[in-house]
Amino acid sequence: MLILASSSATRKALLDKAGLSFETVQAPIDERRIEAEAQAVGADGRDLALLLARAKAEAVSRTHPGDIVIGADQTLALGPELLHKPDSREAAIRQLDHLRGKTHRLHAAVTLVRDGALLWSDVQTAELTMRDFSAAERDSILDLEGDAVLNSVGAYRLEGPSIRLFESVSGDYFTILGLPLLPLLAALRDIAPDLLFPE
Ligand SMILES: Nc1nc2c(ncn2[C@H]2C[C@H](O)[C@@H](COP(=O)(O)OP(=O)(O)OP(=O)(O)O)O2)c(=O)[nH]1
Repeated sequence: MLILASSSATRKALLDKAGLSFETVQAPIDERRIEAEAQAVGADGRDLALLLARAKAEAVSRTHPGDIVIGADQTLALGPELLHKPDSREAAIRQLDHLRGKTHRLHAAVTLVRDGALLWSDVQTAELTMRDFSAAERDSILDLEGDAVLNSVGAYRLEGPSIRLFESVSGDYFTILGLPLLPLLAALRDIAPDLLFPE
């Protein structure tokens, strides 16, 4: 069985649309504690995404012997600063105003773990530049997006009306949504083709 160790509806949708059959299991880890420990020893956004993706997959692997577990994590870096998912519309407003007119990076990591052993990992980075949008534009986009942006690290959804807030985007679409899908599919074809093309 293929397990996605993520509560992300976006990641689940991407694998569903790719036609994969899998179960989703939320990883019982304390992301903020792992983040604090990693940053204390100088980890950057890219390192942290990989660390968290691996921790999620390893944690779920412990309770699913023999299964291949996909771990994933995405960090948003504005220079050295790491931003996180907003927990309210007010936090989303602050987040978007913080990103306005600047370029930030999204680091999306993905891992495959079986019986606690790391089989494969990858980290992809995208670079996104936001327009110097007005507060009125920002609020009308948030009205259109609704609570969906609360599940997104950048308080936006590239595939939604939020696209109107961007000046330029450089990087893989799936990486931006939070799951480097093409490298993952290549790894699954290599490691467990039967899970992709069940007989
Ligand atoms: N639909 C959509 N989601 C996005 C976009 N950018 C980022 N995200 C989502 C993907 C992930 O669900 C979330 C990144 O946060 P995390 O990597 O911590 O995952 P999350 O907390 O959602 O679930 P998990 O920790 O894996 O259980 O942001 C976007 O442009 N569109």
